[in-house]
Amino acid sequence: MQVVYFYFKEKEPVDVPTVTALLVVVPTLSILLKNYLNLVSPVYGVTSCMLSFFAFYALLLSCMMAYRLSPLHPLSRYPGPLLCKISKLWIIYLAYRGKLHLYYKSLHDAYGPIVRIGPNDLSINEKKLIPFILGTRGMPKGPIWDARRNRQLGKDREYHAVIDVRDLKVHAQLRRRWNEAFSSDPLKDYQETLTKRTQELCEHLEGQCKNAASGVAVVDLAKWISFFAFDFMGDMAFGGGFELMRDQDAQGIWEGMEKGLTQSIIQHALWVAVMFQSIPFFSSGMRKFARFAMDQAKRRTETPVKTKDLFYHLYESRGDPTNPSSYEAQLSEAVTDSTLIIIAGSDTSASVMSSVMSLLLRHPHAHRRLAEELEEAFPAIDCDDRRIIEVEKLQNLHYLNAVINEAMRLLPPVPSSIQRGPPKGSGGKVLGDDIFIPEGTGVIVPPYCLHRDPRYFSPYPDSFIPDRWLAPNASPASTSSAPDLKGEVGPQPIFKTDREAFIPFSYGPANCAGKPLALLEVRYVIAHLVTRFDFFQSSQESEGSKVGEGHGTQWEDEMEDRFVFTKGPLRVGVRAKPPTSQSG
Ligand code: HEM
Repeated sequence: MQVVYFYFKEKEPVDVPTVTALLVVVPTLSILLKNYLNLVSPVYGVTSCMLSFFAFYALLLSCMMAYRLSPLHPLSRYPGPLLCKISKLWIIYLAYRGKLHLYYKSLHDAYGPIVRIGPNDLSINEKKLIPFILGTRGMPKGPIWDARRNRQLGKDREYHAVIDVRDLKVHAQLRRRWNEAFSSDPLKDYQETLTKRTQELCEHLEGQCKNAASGVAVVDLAKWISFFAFDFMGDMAFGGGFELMRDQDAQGIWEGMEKGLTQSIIQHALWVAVMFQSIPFFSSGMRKFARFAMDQAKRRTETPVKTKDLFYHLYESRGDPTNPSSYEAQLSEAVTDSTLIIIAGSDTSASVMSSVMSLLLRHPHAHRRLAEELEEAFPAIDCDDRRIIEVEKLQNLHYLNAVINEAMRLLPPVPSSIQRGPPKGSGGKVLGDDIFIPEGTGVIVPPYCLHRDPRYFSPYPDSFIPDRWLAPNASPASTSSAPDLKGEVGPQPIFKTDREAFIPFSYGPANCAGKPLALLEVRYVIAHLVTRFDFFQSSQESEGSKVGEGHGTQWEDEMEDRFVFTKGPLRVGVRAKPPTSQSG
């Protein structure tokens, strides 16, 4: 037993043959040998075998727990709940419930900025430590990526995606071309596709309104926005391939991917990932999505498209255009990265856009103010009498950006899974002056907790107040006659808005590679939705909502932390606004 225990403690094996050998073969052999020597009767033999097995596992688990709770454990000085210290199973259970973000927040409220959330895991909710964890002086990606990598595309994958590579040098190499693919010139190339798909989204919604007797259709806006985001990312990654807005996920691709997210519990323990991977039932959704991605990437490598998409900027612009076989050579990378584009780029952006719309619905004053800002900024109309939304102007619209920031503050699309850990063989890492992180530790920096911490965002850290982004930090000048929380005109509280603690796109060299595209997309789509439609709260959404509150609503209650936030439906009444010239 001691040998098995020390082997587990030192090597942490996860492959099925070794684990089976240690947990089944070793005890079986030793028990058989013991019973052979003591054989009295078959009944005695079976009972004795069972008792011996029980004793073996009980002793093994007791040794593990005793060590994890003892002062000898390298994380013993950090506070945290007992259940977290002894096993990962508690966190895995909470991850299964989808409410880890709320749990981590409650832990930080109770224990302070550094909490032990697993036998070898810490959660750090401290702004001044962010550069030491995520910055250029920080650490590489943490252990969750060993588990997530296994799950994404199957064991046969040879090539690491930029998001899951744990070696800093390899990451920097891979990241270079992503940074180039999202620089200002390529970004202009993506605008044509964005315009086309946004127009399509608006036309689908207008179609729904036309079909409704009163002109007001009740739609699940979150679903339409998700379908839009997938279609758009499909265009970026594969030059087309998804037509979810048109076909409503007839092939079950979106559903497969969403199921994959639900299985995100696997990221909390590599052994769980390995176990799930070997059970086809659990991994079928993600496999279906991976197969689809593979087919699309193959098609895309064989048929270069006219529009310069993300695939072009990541691959084709680097290969020899006269030699199609150079694309072939990159197929493995292309499949991996294309899948990553869909996974990283669709649910995240869709989550922000849907949250913005949900929050605007509950805050009519903010909605009105945003509509006014947009109408003033875009007076020109096109031949269809629609406002022309100029992309270049969007980033300078203060209220629009304040609304988007505030939605990402309250509901960051990646609420808790930003993780780093000391590199293998480094012996550990010291954060700041005296916080030692031993090798083998995973450290998360949870945006959901930072963003709602009153040390960084106050007053009312849980409330939706776009104005907090407009006022200079805690300056008396921010006391103005701007509308207050209830939409009344009155003196504004003095806000503390600490941008260094605002990390919806993470921070440092492995922050979100797609941030420029994501912001462009979110601003553009929100501007269209707000200027072209009137939205009404459905009775479901209004339940439980309070003026000025950003939480406790159905929308928020249904969000689940599955690495990215997954969303419930957003049922709204929608009416197409009359063409601009008729609206007076
Ligand atoms: C509002 C939308 C989005 C948000 C809030 C968001 C947020 C994030 C976050 C928090 C990470 C994890 C970084 C870390 O571990 O430190 C990430 C990584 C990444 N995201 Fe995004 N993302 C968004 C949209 C996109 C889009 C549209 C793309 C385009 C394909 C994209 C591509 C990536 C990539 C490639 C990575 C991996 C970067 C690396 O490891 O170097 N994201 N994103």
